[in-house]
Amino acid sequence: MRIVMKFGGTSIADGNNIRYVAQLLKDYYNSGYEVVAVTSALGSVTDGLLSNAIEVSKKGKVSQIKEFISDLTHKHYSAVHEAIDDEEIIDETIQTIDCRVDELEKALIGICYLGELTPRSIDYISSYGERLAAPIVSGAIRSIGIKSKMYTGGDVGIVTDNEYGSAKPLEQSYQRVGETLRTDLSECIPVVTGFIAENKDGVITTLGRGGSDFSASIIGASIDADEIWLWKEVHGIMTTDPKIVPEARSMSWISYAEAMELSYFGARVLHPRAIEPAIRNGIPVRVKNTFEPNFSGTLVVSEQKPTEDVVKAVTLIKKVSLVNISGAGMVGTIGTAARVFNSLADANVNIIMISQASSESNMSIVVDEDHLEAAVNAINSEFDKNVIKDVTYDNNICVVAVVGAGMAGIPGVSGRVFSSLGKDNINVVAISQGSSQHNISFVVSEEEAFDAVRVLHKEFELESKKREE
Ligand SMILES: Nc1ncnc2c1ncn2[C@@H]1O[C@H](COP(=O)(O)OP(=O)(O)O)[C@@H](O)[C@H]1O
Ligand SMILES: N[C@@H](CC(=O)OP(=O)(O)O)C(=O)O
Repeated sequence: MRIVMKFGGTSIADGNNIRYVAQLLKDYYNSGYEVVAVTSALGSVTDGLLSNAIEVSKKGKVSQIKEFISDLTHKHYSAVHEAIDDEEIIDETIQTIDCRVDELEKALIGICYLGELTPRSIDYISSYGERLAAPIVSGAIRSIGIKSKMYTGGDVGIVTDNEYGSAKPLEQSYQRVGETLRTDLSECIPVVTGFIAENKDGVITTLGRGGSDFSASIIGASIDADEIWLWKEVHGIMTTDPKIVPEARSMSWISYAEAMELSYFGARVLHPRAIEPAIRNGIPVRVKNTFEPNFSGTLVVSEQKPTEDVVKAVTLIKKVSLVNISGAGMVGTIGTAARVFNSLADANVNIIMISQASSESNMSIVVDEDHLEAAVNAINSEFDKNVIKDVTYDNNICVVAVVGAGMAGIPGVSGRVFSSLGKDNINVVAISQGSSQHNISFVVSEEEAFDAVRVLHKEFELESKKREE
């Protein structure tokens, strides 16, 4: 079988995990699998790179950069010595790390002196997590006797548009990646950095947070993989976040459509766009637990099998804000909604959820919390007071969603959702349901979000129902 195997930050959190992952890859390779490994950054490195870049761009000090670089170097040196035994490979990997860290330090000092951080420089800085991790993973594989070559996303042929921070692959990527990797597959285990790619000018871009899943899916579609495996710290895609409901159950299979709805509505276990390239070639995606590799995990497939499950899962989206727009002038004024959406689009604001009462006199919109200021400014500058009187917002909210294809056409699901929340005194601030009827999403306060997830997970008996095999 030809498999793309992606390992996220928690799976390669340190050198010992990397050693374990290298052995796992060797076992599959030696049992006859053709394998391409896709790696993320070591756990929390991307967060560290982003927070430091932002800090130094705001009157940072070079001494602060030196301290960050020293800690980052130490973390990766430790990982090298924990993951790799062969002295020659250790030296070679350390040299690669020194070179990359030196480049990174220069870039951070530049940002510090300029006092400016552009979307392009954010992508450049945040790319170093994967560019430091991949040489260690590849070195660990070689150290246990298996040939391995390391590529960045750009090297391997993933070419994107110029949407820094949420770049999309151009069509030519699929052929380029296939050509680059096809010969390697029979000779070694290629290791490719997830998350990062390059635009047509060779400038580094990133596919969005959690984007290594997307990288793996692009590569899988490019080499006609039999399956794409996403290795996680959990037992696959579960009926909700197990950190919220420990009784959450792993789903043995779900459809592409349900997986996309789940990831879009907050199941952080998958990047929202990760499934698209797999759908393009009808490639199954398997979400497995790195630390329990024999557990089958969740198979994400094209067909939507009939199921008695009305609701498949409950999801939660955090770090969002609610913008409330109201005004009597909105009633009957054709095109108000279009003007709202166009003004938000022009301000590059990502709309997560929309809710409008039939009175038309108000509309609620959920946006990423980082886009709140841009959203409020865009709407205020678009409308004068005789149409929209008030634009208010609430930062302390979350979006909860119940997701499942089994909901379509089944009356009473909404009633169960909101009566169970009501019984638990959970206040619903705004509601939205897509015409697909594959999800019902609503806004609750941050304080009540976890309880809302627990109440719904219990209401639809997700933890107790035997999952269909
Ligand atoms: N429905 C869900 N099923 C499984 N995990 C979920 C779900 N919703 C949220 N999560 C969270 O997503 C995380 C994904 O696992 P993780 O190993 O961190 O992935 P990665 O390393 O690729 O980022 C889990 O830690 C879990 O808490
Ligand atoms: N390292 C990047 C890309 C990624 O996908 O990471 P992870 O696989 O740990 O979610 C991030 O933190 O967003």
